[in-house]
Amino acid sequence: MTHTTPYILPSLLAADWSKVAAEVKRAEDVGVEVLHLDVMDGAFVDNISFGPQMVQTVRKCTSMYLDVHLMIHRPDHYLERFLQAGADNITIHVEARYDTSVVETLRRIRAAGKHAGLALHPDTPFEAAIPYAQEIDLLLIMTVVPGFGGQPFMEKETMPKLAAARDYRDAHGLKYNLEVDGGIYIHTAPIAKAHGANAFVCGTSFYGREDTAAAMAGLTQCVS
Ligand SMILES: O=C(CO)[C@@H](O)[C@H](O)COP(=O)(O)O
Ligand SMILES: [Fe+2]
Repeated sequence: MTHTTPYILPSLLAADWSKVAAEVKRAEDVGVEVLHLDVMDGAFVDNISFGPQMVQTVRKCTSMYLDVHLMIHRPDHYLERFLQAGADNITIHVEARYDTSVVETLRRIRAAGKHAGLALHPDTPFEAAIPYAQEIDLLLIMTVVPGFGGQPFMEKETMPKLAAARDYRDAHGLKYNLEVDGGIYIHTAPIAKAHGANAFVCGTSFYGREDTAAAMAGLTQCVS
């Protein structure tokens, strides 16, 4: 992923898990390049989704770039399993508990030849990411409280932070992608784009639609 290119990232959380392989193909068939996988541990967030085995299953079905969003405590403890499972980008939360540290975990991801992402909860200010700005390939600005799909976009709470993240990046000659996640639809994606986002996670607005070709076309057009 490059920060000057817009990407639509369907989130598998909103897919029909009774036919995961077909759902992955449904995205690939309409030109999706990057798939977003939400890992939730029931502790860092109030929901449980799936773990490395699902990432491995998806990896077997596709060569799409896999963007793995870890909403878990101790991401450093579980990191190796997600690397082995075939993730291309691994995003960790700055608010999570670590056995080691955020920076050590980001460095391990890059040392494995993968891309490293850092995520900020809506309540966490951009300043929390500054110490890691040189260590990341992607900054994920959560636009809903992490844990569930289908929630409304928190524009007022998150757009000033997204713009600050863009301005800081550009002022310092950095190149991290800016991803938004939660409540992204054709009416909210352009707002996020105007504030600096180039990667748009779309759960309900992609997998919730029967016509995913139309969904992809509409979402792509509104951020191009
Ligand atoms: O990380 C998360 C939720 O915590 C997301 O990736 C959701 O899966 C987005 O779903 P929609 O808001 O697009 O339905
Ligand atoms: Fe996510």
